[in-house]
Amino acid sequence: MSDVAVPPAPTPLYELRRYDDADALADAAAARIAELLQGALSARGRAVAALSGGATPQRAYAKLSRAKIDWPRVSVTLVDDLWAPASDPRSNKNLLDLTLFYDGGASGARFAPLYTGGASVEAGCAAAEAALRPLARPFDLVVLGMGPDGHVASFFPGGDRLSEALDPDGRALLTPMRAPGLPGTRISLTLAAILQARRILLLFSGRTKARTFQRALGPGPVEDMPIRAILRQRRAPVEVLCADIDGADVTPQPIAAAWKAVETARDRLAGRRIVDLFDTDPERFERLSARAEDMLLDLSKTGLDAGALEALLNLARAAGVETLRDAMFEGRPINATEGRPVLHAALRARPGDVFAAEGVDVMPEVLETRARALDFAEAVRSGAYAAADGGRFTDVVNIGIGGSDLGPVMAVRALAPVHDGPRCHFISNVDGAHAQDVLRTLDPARTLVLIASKTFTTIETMTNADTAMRWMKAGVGEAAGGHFAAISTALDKVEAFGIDPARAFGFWDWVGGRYSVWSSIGLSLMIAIGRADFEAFLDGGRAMDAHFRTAPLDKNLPVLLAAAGVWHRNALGLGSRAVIPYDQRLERLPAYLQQLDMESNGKTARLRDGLPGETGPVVWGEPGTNGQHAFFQLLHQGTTVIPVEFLVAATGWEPELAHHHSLLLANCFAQSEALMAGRSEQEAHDMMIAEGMEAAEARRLAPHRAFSGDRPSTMLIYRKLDPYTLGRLVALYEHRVFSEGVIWGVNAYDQWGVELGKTLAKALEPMVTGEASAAEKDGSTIGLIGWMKALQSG
Ligand SMILES: O=P(O)(O)OC[C@H]1O[C@](O)(CO)[C@@H](O)[C@@H]1O
Repeated sequence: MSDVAVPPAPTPLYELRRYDDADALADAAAARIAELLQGALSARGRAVAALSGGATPQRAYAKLSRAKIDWPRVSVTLVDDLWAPASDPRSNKNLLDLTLFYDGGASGARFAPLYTGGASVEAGCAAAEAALRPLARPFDLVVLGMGPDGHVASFFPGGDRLSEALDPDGRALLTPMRAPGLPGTRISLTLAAILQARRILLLFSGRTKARTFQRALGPGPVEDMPIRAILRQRRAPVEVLCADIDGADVTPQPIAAAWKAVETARDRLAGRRIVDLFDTDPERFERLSARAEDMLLDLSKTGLDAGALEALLNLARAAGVETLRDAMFEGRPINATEGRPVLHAALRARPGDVFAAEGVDVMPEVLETRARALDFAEAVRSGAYAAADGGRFTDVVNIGIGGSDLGPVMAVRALAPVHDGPRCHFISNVDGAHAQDVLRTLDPARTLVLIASKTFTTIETMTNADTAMRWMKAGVGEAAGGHFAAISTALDKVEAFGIDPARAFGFWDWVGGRYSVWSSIGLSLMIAIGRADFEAFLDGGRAMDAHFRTAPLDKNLPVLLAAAGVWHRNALGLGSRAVIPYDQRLERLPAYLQQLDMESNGKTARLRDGLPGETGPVVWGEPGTNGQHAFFQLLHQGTTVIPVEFLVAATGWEPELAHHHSLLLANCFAQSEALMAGRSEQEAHDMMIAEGMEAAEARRLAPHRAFSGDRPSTMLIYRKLDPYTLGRLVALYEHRVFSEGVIWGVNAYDQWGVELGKTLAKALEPMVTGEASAAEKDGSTIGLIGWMKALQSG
């Protein structure tokens, strides 16, 4: 395998350098600052540095002041300052005057003050910002110290403008800041301004600060320890220079340490019932739910609390979810066992979006192929592309399996309300019953057959394709070829099969089969719902991509769903998850997700550092309310706890049947409540007594009618299952599977586990037909083939 196929390791969030004592640290920091300034001067002819106050940095500035740098081309400002003139001994400008600028030091450097005078800090802030703005594009260097409470700049825990100041995407460069116990008012660069830096140096020394730093590496809100905002970001590279840390472990947090914090949270929460967590935190629902547009994901009916969730998000960070996510969207070969990029997101992109596979722009081909497929779909829908006899196609049969079947099947069914094209049918199984049962209901003269196969070698699909071709030839004779179209990455094989290249639609090896519904593989869906609705479906996927790429992890739906998944699988050791859409039209979603999830993450071999232990769980499900009358018994009272993922739309498509929908919603909410709340034996007993039952009989039956409760579930609720929402849903699950795969360290994009069975089936076929001997096989296989033959001949 080429070097390029190696996926990026989770990059450490910062570089760390330790020094023996504060003096050595000051020497090293002064040298590094000088080096960075010099580099900026050589590259751009000017240099801009923002410097913090504090005991550790000030020793470095004293040494820096004599550095041989072309100081007149250097601009210096402060990261933060007291809102007071430089004559105030507590001001940071005063500190620079006594160190960097002392006795003509840094001679000729330009200084941009934060304190500009003025009637109020608010007014002065605006003036300082106007002066600073031309300099801060970006800072070449920001030097930070750290307080024993974990503050940096003037981001003091409890500060009055802390959340604005810590908004990484805020527009302001400066903010006033007041905090309880803090003398005076301060003015500070915002986090957004600091993160514009080309480089951040963080300096600290001493055991107390080392402990602070260690705590900051652990889980917990940024607001409690604002240094976390620097340590958890990946926008600006950070170098940490520290001394006198007395053996404290301040190395970047590895997965093991992050996992320890999850275990600690699990142990802390052991024995706490989910239902009781609502009593201790009245804002639990707000804290443990997140939204993307109208789509809301609620995790509050799981056993997580905010601390446990934060620990899981730290685990995701430590495992590199953000780095690998970015690498995926950048088209780097993260599918390292096959040496391929993973770019299904490009399939739902719009003109102007940028996607490149290892540097090669894929968008022209994606858009061109999409346009051809949609034009063909529209032509079939309108009758412009007609059957051999000139009539319209009334039926379309998609022949494919796995990803070449499940996506279209699921989506065509889900979008029935906007299905206004020809009827769609699907043949996947090599079992002749499938082809027979579908084809026997159809008129070949009115039927268009789509052969969908990424490889165009899959035995099931090629066998069914041959059968369909024979059926078609018997029906329409030599015109049969015109009733076929194909979708594949192997267009040469399509042509060899006899399908006109004009009706062959390609896709690319950077799309996994189970991620391909957005491509030409969705041709049956395009024909069913037409261009506008298919594009809305793509737009939904694209919107979820944007959300996944930009939302902070604690608001990021795919990452939150992954966090719940890892909690249940690894922290609680639960081996399966049920996906229960309260949406009849999502009846094929569980089957679709089985492939998406289990073919992606059902793996033992690791690609990179990941959480050891269990990986992908068993995924299964059926729509509610039907499931309630089948397997919910076990969900409520079985000895195995199975986390449930509910999905439901707030409104249905049938206004005249709104009362059905109210019942559907009520049942969905009721099931999640019942799983959580349960019913104690005492309650069951009292209920039966109230119904007039004898006391002895009530006691006997109480254990049978009790529900343990405390069974976790998540809920995804959205306005309506339209094409846009279906697109969001599918992309949400794709990115959830990706995030879990990264945490486990598996490659979610290969599927070697399906190969062995395929190879053996090829070898077994002649043994089954009697053309080859099975004598070399294992005893069971020999016995089974023997009995099969006996049955066939008897
Ligand atoms: O589209 P193809 O190449 O026919 O493959 C069908 C399916 O077979 C698999 O390769 C393995 O079962 C799936 O990943 C894929 O979706």
